[in-house]
Amino acid sequence: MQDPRPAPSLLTVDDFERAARARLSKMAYDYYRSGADEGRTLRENRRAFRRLEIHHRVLVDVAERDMSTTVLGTRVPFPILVAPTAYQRLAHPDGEIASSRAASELGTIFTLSTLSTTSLEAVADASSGPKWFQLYVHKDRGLTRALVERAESAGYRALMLTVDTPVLGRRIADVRNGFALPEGLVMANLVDAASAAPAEERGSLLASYVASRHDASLTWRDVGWLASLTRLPLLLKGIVRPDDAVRALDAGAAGVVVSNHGARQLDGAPATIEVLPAIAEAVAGRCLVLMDGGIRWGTDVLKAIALGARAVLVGRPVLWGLAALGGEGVARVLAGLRDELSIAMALAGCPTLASIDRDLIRRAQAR
Ligand SMILES: Cc1cc2nc3c(=O)[nH]c(=O)nc-3n(C[C@H](O)[C@H](O)[C@H](O)COP(=O)(O)O)c2cc1C
Ligand SMILES: CCCCC(=O)C(=O)O
Repeated sequence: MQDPRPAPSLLTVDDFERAARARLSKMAYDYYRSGADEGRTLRENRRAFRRLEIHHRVLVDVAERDMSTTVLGTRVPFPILVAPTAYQRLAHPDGEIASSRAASELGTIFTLSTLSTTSLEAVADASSGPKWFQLYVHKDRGLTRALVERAESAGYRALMLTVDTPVLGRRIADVRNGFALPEGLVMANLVDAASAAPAEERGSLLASYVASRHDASLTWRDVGWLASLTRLPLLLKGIVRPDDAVRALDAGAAGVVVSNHGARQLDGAPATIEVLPAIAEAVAGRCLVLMDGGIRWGTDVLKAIALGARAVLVGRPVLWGLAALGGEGVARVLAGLRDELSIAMALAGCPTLASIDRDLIRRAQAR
């Protein structure tokens, strides 16, 4: 039995990472933690936040703070959403059920990965909060269409098409570890629930799965095809260029997620907080702008809001919470970031998200 009492040693996202590391197998921890190649972009996603200073305003009435916002018509109490991450039952036996329930409990949006280890229907049944579905387009367009239809009928409110993964980035530790799903875990959306997955599929490396099943020939034309399949709003995730963001808008997307996939795809891609301002400027309020990558503190959320994001998503922090304490850990990680944001807003002189303006943020002078 896990001790449900809050352990005061678990206060920050980094505390949860340490606790998660102690509980996870090396293979699982390496899979969650890794970036691609030498990890340059992985380091930059966090360093870039550290380079930004918050030039706070004083003597503003911040006795009441309102952190709520609306994303694609859904009201959320604070601007921190759950990013799609694959294979959550590798972190904890309760996996996606626990993390989606934690998000529901806090009133925020949970995004389920195509590569979840719990079926999208089971997650929809288990938690009542707002949910989005992340989509990978497979060569098998029938399968892709079926995923879209299933997500729609299970009540997911948006589709998040990931556009930065034509092939899998090379995560060196995963290659060395021969990363594979352990016996008993399956890609639950991709197997007929009634029959077991073919043995070679269950045991395959993620990289070979992507190479054989994902459609690396996907182009902007296919975005139109996808939009025609569904009445759900479409978000394109993995955008780091203003021109691509404008193209997404022209292709009918309701929004973009400024993301480098948590630095797991192209090493050398820019830190997302660096490219966010130009993207927000290019779309100029014509579509939703979200961002993810390297958010570990409430002050990081404030910086992202100041530089043009409506809300942010967090990937690894949720996995660390899940691995450390199951659903309780996810709730504590999300609530911790929310509470840090509330303090940061008070100290910066910002009673509402709308008052978090770009002028608050300056790049630290190089020393
Ligand atoms: C272990 C892991 C698995 C992921 N799986 C997916 C996925 O299935 N689909 C997807 O679009 N993004 C996936 N991502 C990327 C996240 O959605 C998100 O972009 C990234 O984690 C944000 O960076 P952060 O971890 O620094 O918060 C994954 C990230 C991690 C760390
Ligand atoms: C096709 C990749 C699935 C998982 C993933 O996105 C990741 O490990 O980063």
